Amino acid sequence: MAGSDIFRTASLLLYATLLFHIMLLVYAKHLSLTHVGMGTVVLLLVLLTISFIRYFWLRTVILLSEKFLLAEILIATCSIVVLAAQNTIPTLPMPWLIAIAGVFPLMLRHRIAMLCIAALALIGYRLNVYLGATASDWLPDLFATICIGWLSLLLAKTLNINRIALSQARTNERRFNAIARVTRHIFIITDADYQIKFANPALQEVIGYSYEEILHNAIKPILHPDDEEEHKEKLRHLRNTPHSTIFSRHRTRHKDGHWVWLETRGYNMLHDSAINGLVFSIEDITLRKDVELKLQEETAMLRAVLDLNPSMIYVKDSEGRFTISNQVFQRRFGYSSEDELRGKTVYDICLKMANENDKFSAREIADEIQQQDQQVMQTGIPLQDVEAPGFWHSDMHLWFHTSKYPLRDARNNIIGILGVTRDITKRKMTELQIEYQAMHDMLTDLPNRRYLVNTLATAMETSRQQQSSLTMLFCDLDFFKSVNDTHGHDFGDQCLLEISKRIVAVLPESDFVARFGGNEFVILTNSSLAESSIKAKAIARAVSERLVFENVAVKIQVSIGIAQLSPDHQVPADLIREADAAMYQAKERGRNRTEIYDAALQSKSTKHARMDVALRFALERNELSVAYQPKVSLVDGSVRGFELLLRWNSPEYGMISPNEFIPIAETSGMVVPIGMWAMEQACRQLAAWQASYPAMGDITVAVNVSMRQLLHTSFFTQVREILDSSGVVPHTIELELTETSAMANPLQTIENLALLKNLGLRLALDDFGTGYSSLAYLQKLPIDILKIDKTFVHGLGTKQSDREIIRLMMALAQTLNLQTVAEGVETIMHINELQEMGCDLGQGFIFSPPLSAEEAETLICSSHQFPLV
Ligand SMILES: Nc1nc2c(ncn2[C@@H]2O[C@H](COP(=O)(O)OP(=O)(O)OP(=O)(O)O)[C@@H](O)[C@H]2O)c(=O)[nH]1
Repeated sequence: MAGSDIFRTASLLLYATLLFHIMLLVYAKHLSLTHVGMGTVVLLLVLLTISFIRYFWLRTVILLSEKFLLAEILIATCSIVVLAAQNTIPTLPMPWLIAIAGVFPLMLRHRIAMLCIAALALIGYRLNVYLGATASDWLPDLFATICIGWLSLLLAKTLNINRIALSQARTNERRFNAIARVTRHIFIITDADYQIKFANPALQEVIGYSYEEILHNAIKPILHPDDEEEHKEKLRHLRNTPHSTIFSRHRTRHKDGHWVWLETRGYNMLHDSAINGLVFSIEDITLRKDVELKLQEETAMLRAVLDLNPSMIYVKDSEGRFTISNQVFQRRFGYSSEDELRGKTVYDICLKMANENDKFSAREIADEIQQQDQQVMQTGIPLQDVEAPGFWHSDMHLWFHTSKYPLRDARNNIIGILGVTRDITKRKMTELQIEYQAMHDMLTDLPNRRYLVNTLATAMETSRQQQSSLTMLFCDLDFFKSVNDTHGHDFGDQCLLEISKRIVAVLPESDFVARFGGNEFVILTNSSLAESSIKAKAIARAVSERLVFENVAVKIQVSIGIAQLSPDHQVPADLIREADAAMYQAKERGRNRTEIYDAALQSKSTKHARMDVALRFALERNELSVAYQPKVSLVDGSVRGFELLLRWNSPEYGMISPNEFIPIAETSGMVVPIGMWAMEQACRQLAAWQASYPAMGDITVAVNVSMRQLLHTSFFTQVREILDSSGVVPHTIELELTETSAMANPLQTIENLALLKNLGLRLALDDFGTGYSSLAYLQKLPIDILKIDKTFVHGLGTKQSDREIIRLMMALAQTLNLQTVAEGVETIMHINELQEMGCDLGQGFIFSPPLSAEEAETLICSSHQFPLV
């Protein structure tokens, strides 16, 4: 009971008994009260009413406020003092003052109560003295007042403490109940036999059974068979071990039948007298468990994805320590598990991988990798698609593709990096191979034209910066087509391969050799022009060495053009064009030689190019014509034959001599159809003459044949067809082949000439003396006629050496039993000298310039004889 409750009862009793006491006194002693005494009684009645109301209704509010209580104590004390002053009831006051001292301190604050007690004791003492009581009378009253008041104070204090404790306990209880009701955790207290003594409502929420159901129906929770044994063991341990705790995760069947995952914490509080039981806090973790399971599944799946991935995948924290890695990564660096690698740094790995043959030290490699990682972490920018070869000796031949991504936490702070590296060696090799193939020639493995152009662009720049010289040698094999035509393309390939090797072999490694096109090779060198000429000679020598494959021997020669980089050259094509022009010059000048580019050559080659185009249409536009230059017997001046000479009357360039246009036709290949046309003209004309003038005898017509024609696959067949269709006597047709071209590929020439010879044709070696005939080959050539070049004839009478040369030629011709024809006979002296040396025939302006067919026919029909003196 609280102090206020005691006070309410005590004050009611106080006033009631006080009034009852007054009424008894008045009734027993037949007293009558004065007006003041009556007023006092009324006042006491009011106080009684107030205490009555206070007792039943207004328990605390106004009536218990301290001011009111002080007023009330004052009124009550005054009433008693007034009543004591009534002559009729002087014995009244002291016990009631003591009662007041025992009632009001219950509700007053300590100090005020003490003051009131003191005041009441003093009032009592004064009243006793006033009423004439002796010290032995009032002293006990005084002590009683103080003692009762003091006890009341103590009682109030004790009651207050209890009240506070009680209220605290109630609050705690309410709080606990609130928590127990609100929480989703189950709280259970059981006795030592696991009988539930207390359970909060969460129990029903979680497992479907309420506390009451369990209690009344003696329901026991059903544990999952997989968890039962372990959980029960833990419970036993809890019960048998004072002060122990347990933690258990297990499944319990819900009232509905499904399993619920519970996480149980148990505390043994059997020793606690208030609780005397086992206390359990149980959490429903079904959802969490589901999430955990899902997470486990996902983690396992991710793990599988990581480990099955052929790339090396790893995660490093902000300090560069490996945290996650897949099996490919672990295997590569010799680790057997993720745990073994976890916490290691790239420095640890590099030290482990280090080998004495490595190009870089472990530290250098690790620094490099670390730097990359730092860059990604500091900038937050991923490093993507880096392709590089391996760092270590063991994997330098491998290529890797690496990407690194920054990893961020929930607050977007970078906390590490994710690295993905995959082996791209196969792809890279293919790419390199493709790149290599795009830049190299398949057959010879030399750099190709594209590679050359790229290299040339760089070399031009370097050469300009360093002011060093840059020279290009443009090599084109002579009459290579014939090699293909005769021996087949595969044979040609073997030749090209061998020649490419020879070229590379004679040049220093610093020179760049490329296969520019079919049978063209280009060399880039920093040599001067003079040095380049020496190199060209070496190349020509090496190329022209005999080539023997499968018992077939050929000799291939090369024409080389040289051009040097000059300030006029803007782009690679400029230098290439000039070297090419120089090479063409070499071709035109008889092949198997080297020419250095000069500016005049350029304009010539431009004209050459234009004429080349025009010449392609010359045949179909009938711009070509023929003339016949007589060959005269130096014995009797009779006409023994004609040399058919071509004329080109170009609407654009006017009359062009064969000396000018035949080399162009040679280069473009037009010489083949043009030559065949000339052959046809010769045969038909001669056949016509032979039919008209049977008496003309063996007068011949000679046609020039180029090497290109001779080597053409269908040449032989076409000649035979023309001979057949024209009906000409074959041995009256002579084919003239220049010495230079005959000797370009003598083995081949010998073979082809033999075939022609079999057709009955006569063969002549033209311009004899200008080339470098090998006597060994010369005697094997199936020729009938040797034509002495006009340069020697012109020297007759002026240059003794020319005379000697002709004499030697005559001797050679006699030895080989060949007819001799001197070209360019222009003076009587020439005739005399030639006659003296035994030359058979002469041809030149002293006899006749080239004639039209009609003019020639006149000579034939008149059996014309030219004067020889
Ligand atoms: N075997 C072989 N022949 C090739 C290859 N590339 C080009 N050729 C041949 O090389 C010949 C080149 O001929 P041209 O340069 O026009 O003429 P040429 O016969 O060499 O005569 P000139 O150059 O005028 O002295 C052609 O017959 C091509 O078919 C190749 O890779 N292999």
